[in-house]
Parts: sequence; C-alpha cells; structure tokens
Amino acid sequence: MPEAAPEPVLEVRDLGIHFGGLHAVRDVTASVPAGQITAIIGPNGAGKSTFFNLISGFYQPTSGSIRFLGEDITRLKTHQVVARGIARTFQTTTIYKELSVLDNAMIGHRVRTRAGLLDALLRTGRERQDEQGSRAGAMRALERVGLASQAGRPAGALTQEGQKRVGIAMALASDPRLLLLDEPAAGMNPEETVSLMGLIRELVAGGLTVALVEHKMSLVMGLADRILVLHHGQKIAQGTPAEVSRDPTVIEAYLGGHAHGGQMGQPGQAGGSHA
Ligand SMILES: Nc1ncnc2c1ncn2[C@@H]1O[C@H](COP(=O)(O)OP(=O)(O)OP(=O)(O)O)[C@@H](O)[C@H]1O
Repeated sequence: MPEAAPEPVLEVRDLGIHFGGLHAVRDVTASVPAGQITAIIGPNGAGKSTFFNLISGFYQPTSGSIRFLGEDITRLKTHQVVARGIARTFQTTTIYKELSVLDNAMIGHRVRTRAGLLDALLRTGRERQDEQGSRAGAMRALERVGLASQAGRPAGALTQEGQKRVGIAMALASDPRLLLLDEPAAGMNPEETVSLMGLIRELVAGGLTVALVEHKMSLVMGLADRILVLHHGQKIAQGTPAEVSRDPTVIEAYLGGHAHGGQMGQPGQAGGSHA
C-alpha cells in the first residue's frame, strides 16, 4: 500500500498568471508535502520559474490561491512571504562576490528582519542595532551549509559550488520552513552536483521542506520525493519519480521537441545529462 503523503506546507489551487495573451501558469492545483523534496520540472518555457515567482510573491497571480501552513498568502508581498517562512534562491548566483561569506549571509538575515534589501545594504541606524542578531543568524546558516570556517573569505574566492552554498545560506538565514531552490545544480560539475544533493538531503533531514526547479534529471530523479510536471503552464503530472518517469503524457512532453536538459531519467540514476 502506498504511504500517505505528509501534510502539505504549501497548497496552490487553480493558480494562474497571464502576461497579455500568454498564460505562463494556468489552473495549477498542487501541493508541497512537509519534510520532503518536491521537484518542479518541465520543458523550456513550461512556467517553472513563473510558478516560483508566484509562490514567493514576486508576481501577483491573476487567478487562484496560495496557502502556506494553512494561511492564505496569495496577495502578500515578497518580504511578507519571507517573514511567513518561505525563502528562495535564484537561477543565477546573486551573491556579492567582493563581500565576505559572512556579510552575504547577514544580508540574507536582514532581508527577513527588515522591509527590504535596500535597508540591509545601506545599514541604517535601525539596521546597526540588529547587527548582532544578524551575525548570529548568519553564522547558524553558514554552519548549516558547511561554510562556517570560510566566513571571513571573500565570497568570490569560493568555488562555484561554494558560491552556491553561500546563496543557500542567504536564503536559510531567514530561517524558512520552505526553501525554494531555482536550478541549484546549474553550472555545477557532476561531483559538485552530488555534493550539493548531499547538502539538500541534510537540510531536509534537519526538518526543512524543499521545492526545487531543476533541469538536471540525475538530480531530480535521485533526490525528489515527489515531482510536479508543468507543460505550457499547466500541470500534466504529479507523483513519485517512478510514477512521472513512466507517465506517457510526461514522456510525450519531453520528447515532443521542447526537451531541454536531457530526457526523463530513471529513479535513482546517478549520472544523467545536463542542459
Ligand atoms: N514577466 C514576464 N512577462 C512576459 N512573459 C513572461 C514573463 N515571465 C515569464 N514569461 C513567459 O512565461 C513563459 C514561462 O516562462 P518561465 O520562465 O516561467 O518558464 P520556465 O519553465 O522557467 O523556463 P526555463 O526552463 O527556460 O527556465 C515563457 O513563455 C516566458 O516568456
């Protein structure tokens, strides 16, 4: 008998947004179970990043609703969403390379405790008062990603994977319940990808819930508990890696000429192609 899925932390219902005539996300009803890793996949332009932008408050949906931990967050702004416990990383690395690893993580912490990034960067008086709290929160985040010993180094001196970890620490510094990772393995070589997968597993073992957008099928199939598949903005499947990888609609979507980042792999495959 299949195990019952844990309670969802996030539930979206009939979620949609259109830009002019283009429905980037349309009527998506899906959930993210607590304490698990949910991957969002789909061919190029399927609406994955837009879906993340809706959840994190960067875009306002034109239809549907988003509930997080039972609360309606559909109309909240980004900093309000962060304060509720959802943090994200970005597709391209958005760290400040000339600043120290610790300063980067502190910026992540301040974004949660202040109204915005500008405050954090300008270090206002109010900001300085909170410096110690930020430092402690940032150090905790660096410990979680294994970078505490690198705190004083310029972030730009770290490897690509190290810089990725800094980006994750920035998100973790807000102490989220749900972490959204946008293409965590982009630009990583196979060893770095495996190492990053280990980190994500550790974070989830520590109680975090993760949703990630990723093209690298080796990572998705080896890591995800559940997969949500989008195509042309619509949900075409949601299930375990084994279920979605043998779903004819999913296979068709990937083989239909829009494939990006390799074809559907098999669950547990260690290798795999990259975009
Ligand atoms: N701000 C915007 N204004 C207009 N169109 C947009 C905007 N954001 C996204 N789109 C369009 O919405 C569609 C979905 O884009 P999105 O970036 O979400 O896809 P994706 O699945 O993340 O793609 P990729 O795998 O290439 O990153 C695309 O056609 C894109 O051009």
